Amino acid sequence: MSQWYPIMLKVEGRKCVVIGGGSVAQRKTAGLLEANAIVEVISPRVTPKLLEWAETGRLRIREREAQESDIEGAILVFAATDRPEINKWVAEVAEKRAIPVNVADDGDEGDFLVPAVLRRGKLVLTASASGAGPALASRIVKELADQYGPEYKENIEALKAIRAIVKAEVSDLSDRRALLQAAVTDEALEEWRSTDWIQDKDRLIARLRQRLHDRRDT
Ligand SMILES: C[C@@]1(CC(=O)O)C2=NC(=C\c3[nH]c(c(CCC(=O)O)c3CC(=O)O)Cc3[nH]c(c(CC(=O)O)c3CCC(=O)O)/C=C3\N/C(=C\2)[C@@H](CCC(=O)O)[C@]3(C)CC(=O)O)/[C@H]1CCC(=O)O
Ligand SMILES: NC(=O)c1ccc[n+]([C@@H]2O[C@H](COP(=O)([O-])OP(=O)(O)OC[C@H]3O[C@@H](n4cnc5c(N)ncnc54)[C@H](O)[C@@H]3O)[C@@H](O)[C@H]2O)c1
Repeated sequence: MSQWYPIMLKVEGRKCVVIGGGSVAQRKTAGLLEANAIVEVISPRVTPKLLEWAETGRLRIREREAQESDIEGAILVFAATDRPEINKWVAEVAEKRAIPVNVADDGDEGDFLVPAVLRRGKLVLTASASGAGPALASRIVKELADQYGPEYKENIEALKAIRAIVKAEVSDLSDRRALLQAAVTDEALEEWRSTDWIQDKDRLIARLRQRLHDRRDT
């Protein structure tokens, strides 16, 4: 089994091609749409959900078998048919064009895997078992969903604003790092949600210094 390198990829506004139109293709498509990719699905049969997304203009479907030219201009290709020989052929034509490909029936034959994902706004938690057990990856993100609830969407927004202020106001890097670490404790995140510190830069920095000081004392 391969060693995989995790990244966060920008697919927004870029063409991604999904070959196949069953439940696996639908799941990969859903993930791509969440990241605002331009999705093209190529498949003689598609699920009702994929059809609905096409009808509401969220993606384009070509209702026929895949052809080599379908992947032209794509930044990612997904081989998600129920025919191993077709998936293998898709992987070959993508590799010939140096387009990264995901292979649904044999992960190791492709260039990337899709991990299990939990989104809380800008916070993206993923788990991967490198193909050894997708059900485990799925179980782990479900467990993380309890630990990192919907409030994290707001936490991240507040944190983004706070970090921008700290970066602008605090020039010493180690000081900045210490303050930003003090800003992400559970208690601090709760506080940013309930109090509007962002309006007053000086008060915010003073509050962070106090948090840092309190932590060093304990
Ligand atoms: C995480 C998730 C993301 C997604 O698909 O969006 C995902 N599979 C999910 C679920 C799932 N898939 C399967 C089961 C049934 C139980 C089982 O077989 O174990 C379940 C569990 C379920 O349904 O509960 C069957 C299966 N999957 C693959 C094969 C072929 C093979 O073994 O290579 C077969 C056998 C097919 C057959 O028997 O013919 C391959 C892959 N599946 C991957 C991802 C990649 C590795 C992930 C990683 O470890 O990083 C990889 C390698 C390639 C890829 O697809 O990228 C999504 C969970 C979403 C969520 O719930 O959050
Ligand atoms: N990676 C995963 O997460 C995962 C999970 C379960 C199963 N699988 C594997 O993925 C495969 C697909 O699973 P599914 O449940 O979506 O199957 P499915 O039978 O629901 O769908 C297969 C789709 O492939 C299309 N297709 C067939 N030949 C084609 C061609 N030449 N060009 C384009 N499209 C074509 C069919 O029209 C159909 O829409 C399974 O056979 C299994 O091996 C992978």
